Amino acid sequence: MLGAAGPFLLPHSRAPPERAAPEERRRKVAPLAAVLPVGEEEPLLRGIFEIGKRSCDVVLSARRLRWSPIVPESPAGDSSMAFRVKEEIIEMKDVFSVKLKRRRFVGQKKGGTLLGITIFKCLHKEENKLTDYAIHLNNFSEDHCHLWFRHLKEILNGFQNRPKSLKVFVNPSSHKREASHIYYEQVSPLLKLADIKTDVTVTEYEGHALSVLKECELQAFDGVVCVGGDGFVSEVAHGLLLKAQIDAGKGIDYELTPVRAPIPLGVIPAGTTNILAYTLYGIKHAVTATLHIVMGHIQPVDACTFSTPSRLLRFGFSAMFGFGARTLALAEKHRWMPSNQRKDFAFIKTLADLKTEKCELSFLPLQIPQEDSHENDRKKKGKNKKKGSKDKWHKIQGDFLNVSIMAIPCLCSMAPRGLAPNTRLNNGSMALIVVQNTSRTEFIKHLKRYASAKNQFSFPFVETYTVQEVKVQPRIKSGLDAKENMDLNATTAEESHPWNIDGDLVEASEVHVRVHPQLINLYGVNTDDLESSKATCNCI
Ligand SMILES: Nc1ncnc2c1ncn2[C@@H]1O[C@H](COP(=O)(O)OP(=O)(O)OP(=O)(O)O)[C@@H](O)[C@H]1O
Repeated sequence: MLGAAGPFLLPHSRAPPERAAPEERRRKVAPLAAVLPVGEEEPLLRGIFEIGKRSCDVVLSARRLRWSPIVPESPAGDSSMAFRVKEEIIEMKDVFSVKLKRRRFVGQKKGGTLLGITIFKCLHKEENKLTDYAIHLNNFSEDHCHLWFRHLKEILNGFQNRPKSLKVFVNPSSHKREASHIYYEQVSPLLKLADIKTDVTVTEYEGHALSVLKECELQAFDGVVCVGGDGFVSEVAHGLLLKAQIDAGKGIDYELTPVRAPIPLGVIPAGTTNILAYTLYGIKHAVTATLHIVMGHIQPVDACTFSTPSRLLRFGFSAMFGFGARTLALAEKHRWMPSNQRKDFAFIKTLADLKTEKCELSFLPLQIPQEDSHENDRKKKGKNKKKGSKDKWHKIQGDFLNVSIMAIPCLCSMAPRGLAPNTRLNNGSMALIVVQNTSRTEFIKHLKRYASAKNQFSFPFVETYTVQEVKVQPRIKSGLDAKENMDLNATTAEESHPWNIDGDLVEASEVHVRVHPQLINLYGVNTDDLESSKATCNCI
């Protein structure tokens, strides 16, 4: 084996020795100048390891680990072989852990014969999937391995975005109650491998995560992670942002100008719809989500405040009023049903009893150039739309089947391009999507388009706007005089309506939604950088 082959530290900018060491004279090792292309950064270490049963010449620099097999010198002195062997390269930014590899007996916890070093890298697989991959660098020498281990660790410690300590929330009641299993079987082993400390709360009731977060010392952690579905992510995101306001001494009122969340939020999908996980990772895959967290891939994301005229209701990313909210309310009433069955039942029943909501929508448009926007607001001349000047509030009154207000694209398996493909994760705007009254058949056609490549908004009864603020005031009757309207508002103000805020059911009447650009960092990547999902809809 290679136990005797010691490493050597390469002093900066020193030329490779003209005459190789005795052992190297017997082997054909590509000279350093050949290993490093012109302009390549300085090597930190160079040594010999056995990799994949071949002796390899290994070079470590701050950004890369590269190796090529050592080819024995041919008796005929043919040197061409040395240049035919393939060099392998690992980018250090893809490495998330390094361990000393030892042979141990069953039950042995410490000690054991040193076999070498194992390097764990994050591998990009098909369809946005990430997986972990181990590379074994074998060498029996303790000194050799410890030196390499120290250098590799030092490089990994230099990646500032990577968390060292996480506060984890697991909702054991999500979807088919698999969140705890997902966490302990798939997520926790990877966090341990990456030497990330965790403080885990398995929630016992709805609102448990929120109350823990309110009392939590966020400075003790580098990030918060939640394992569950969209409703749970929403609770944790709200808790994290609420705690940030409390810590900053902000009053939690209607006019709140919120401060940013101090640490990022990671989402491990274990729910039924998992919109945030699809939007951030392009896939529902716990290992992919964990590796984004471990690698410290950070994505600033816009968030909204949802308020009544007197108080802040919550922080969130998206909301639905009308069909989307009534479907959720019905599903929540049937919590005893299995989750998929409950959601299908609620969807079909709400569709069968299709109703409009009479309300007034006021919104403040955002004037930004939208190259690929599907907007049709400027083209349309709605009967009941009063247009103001460019930066004034606009108003629409009428009977609406559904109103969606979304600060993020909201990708999911039923809508691979997103429920709101015309917004971005952090462009400082929200998509307001208004579905006016229409026949059930036309409404179903519109819903079916979410699953296809066709534009779901190209119907005469659908209007979309790019906005920064929206006020939704339910039940404003047209044709009433000002006094009658005031009386009606007074009675309906107390009457609450279901709202679907990030998959969580909230009861409210008048709601004011404001977008706050890049208010929170989430672990993940920008949807625009992901491969498009191939998921299709099977619900209609
Ligand atoms: N231990 C618990 N028991 C009951 N409810 C809980 C518990 N912990 C959290 N919750 C609440 O359960 C609600 C739903 O959770 P979650 O979103 O994880 O599951 P889901 O509804 O199956 O998934 P999805 O929202 O993707 O459809 C959340 O509002 C959360 O606050």
